[in-house]
Amino acid sequence: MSKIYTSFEDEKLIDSVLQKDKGLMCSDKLPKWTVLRLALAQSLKSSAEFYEENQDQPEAGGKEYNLRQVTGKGQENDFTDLFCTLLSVYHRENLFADDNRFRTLLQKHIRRGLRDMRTSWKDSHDFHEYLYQELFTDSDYQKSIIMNLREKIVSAINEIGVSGNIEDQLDGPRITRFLISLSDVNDLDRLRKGLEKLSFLLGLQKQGIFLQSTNQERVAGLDIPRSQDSWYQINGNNLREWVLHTPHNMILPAWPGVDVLGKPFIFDITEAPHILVGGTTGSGKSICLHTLLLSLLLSQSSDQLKICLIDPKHVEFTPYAALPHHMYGKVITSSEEALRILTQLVNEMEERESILASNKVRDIIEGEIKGVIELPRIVVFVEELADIFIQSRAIETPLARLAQKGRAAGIHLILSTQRPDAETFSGLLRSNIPSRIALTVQKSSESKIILDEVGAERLSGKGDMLIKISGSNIIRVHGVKIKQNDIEECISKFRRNE
Ligand SMILES: Nc1ncnc2c1ncn2[C@@H]1O[C@H](COP(=O)(O)OP(=O)(O)OP(=O)(O)O)[C@@H](O)[C@H]1O
Repeated sequence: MSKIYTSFEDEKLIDSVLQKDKGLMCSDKLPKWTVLRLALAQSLKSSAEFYEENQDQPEAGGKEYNLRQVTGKGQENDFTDLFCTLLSVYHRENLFADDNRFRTLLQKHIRRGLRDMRTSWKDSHDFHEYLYQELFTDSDYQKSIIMNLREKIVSAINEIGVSGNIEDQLDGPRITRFLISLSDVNDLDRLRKGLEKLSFLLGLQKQGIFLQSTNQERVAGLDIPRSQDSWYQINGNNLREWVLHTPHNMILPAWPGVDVLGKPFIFDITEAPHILVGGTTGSGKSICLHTLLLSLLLSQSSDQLKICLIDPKHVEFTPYAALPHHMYGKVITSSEEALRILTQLVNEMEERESILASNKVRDIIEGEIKGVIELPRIVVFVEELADIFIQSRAIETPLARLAQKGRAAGIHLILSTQRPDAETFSGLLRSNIPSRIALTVQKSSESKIILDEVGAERLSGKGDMLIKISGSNIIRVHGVKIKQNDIEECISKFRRNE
């Protein structure tokens, strides 16, 4: 009989989605295949490339579903023809003529959708909101929404005592920048002071309006967040495209996303040279780390780049386990191992320092220019610093040493935390980690801890971030939404090249 197979991990996800108090939050238990249908919708919406990997057999801990349950064949709500039509269109094949091919593709889409859900949704996050974002954003309501917004803005700025006209508007992926010409120079101050009131008048809740200076006389820019159904998402395809155009002078290029007007933003991690990524739970820290990591993996060979992935959550970095880039062969998940490998890294740094000294060069870059040193760069990613510190405070010592002196030796740290407080981001680390990425935080005091400035409390969540790279101005970036497929595609390239 025709079957659809799931894995153990898929089944865990399905159970989470069907919980009463989380996921779909249905009072009556829905059949499990409801989630398979949602997974099909999720996969059909995905813009990632479709891989025809073989998952066509039972798996330990997984489950078998009858095809009839999933399609509803012969029942009151029979979706067989609908599913067959959708898949025929998606694959440009006539699947009505080949039952077996239809079942195989249905199976693959369902597994792909389940995998996407498993990696992008956590049961601490609102499932309805997650699905809404996945399935219904990017639709083309933008124009009508913006027309309404223009009228509202004019009346709102009048209410705060500013008499300005909207000169023009520039649409970005999530915000629209309204260019307001001000006749009275004091209106600029009124606007700045009135931003919170403007947000309130426009019903933006916690999301804030950002005031931007422009290069036009007497014109100020108001960056106003649009509702989520008008966002367009920046995805893995965008990242892959940008990487192809990386400027040659970049050593460790990172492409976290686009600026508010949609222009890709790039920085060189060697110039950072260490970064703290902070934000509340669900703000997009993990996806931001994946984006930074994929930016590097897509542009660096395993001879040029070594990575240390420290992941006390045991989930985020697991997919990278098979990469050839690991400095110590694997993803580190325990605090004991983390302490050991960070101490080893301090030794590596000191060995590199002696090599630099014996070659009479200041740092690895000068050594490369002079052609006397050829060493891979090492980038250390720590997922949830606060958790690691709870398990072992001793880890702070090697981290601080690496932060103090790692740059010259080509060692860089990228640390993330959802608890941006003075205890986690202490004085010594703080003063030696000059670059910061703040995703949405709860309070302005947290924004100050990460960025030394307020503002991150007014971001719109989901990968919206303020980035301060050592010595540069803060820039607002909307992050790339990396999905499991993007990670797998990147890793499979290394497998193919091995
Ligand atoms: N760049 C982005 N574009 C659109 N949505 C995003 C983006 N980044 C994150 N999201 C959404 O936000 C959700 C949470 O992201 P993520 O898991 O990275 O947050 P987090 O800060 O690591 O959360 P936690 O601290 O709970 O692990 C994602 O599942 C996704 O739906």
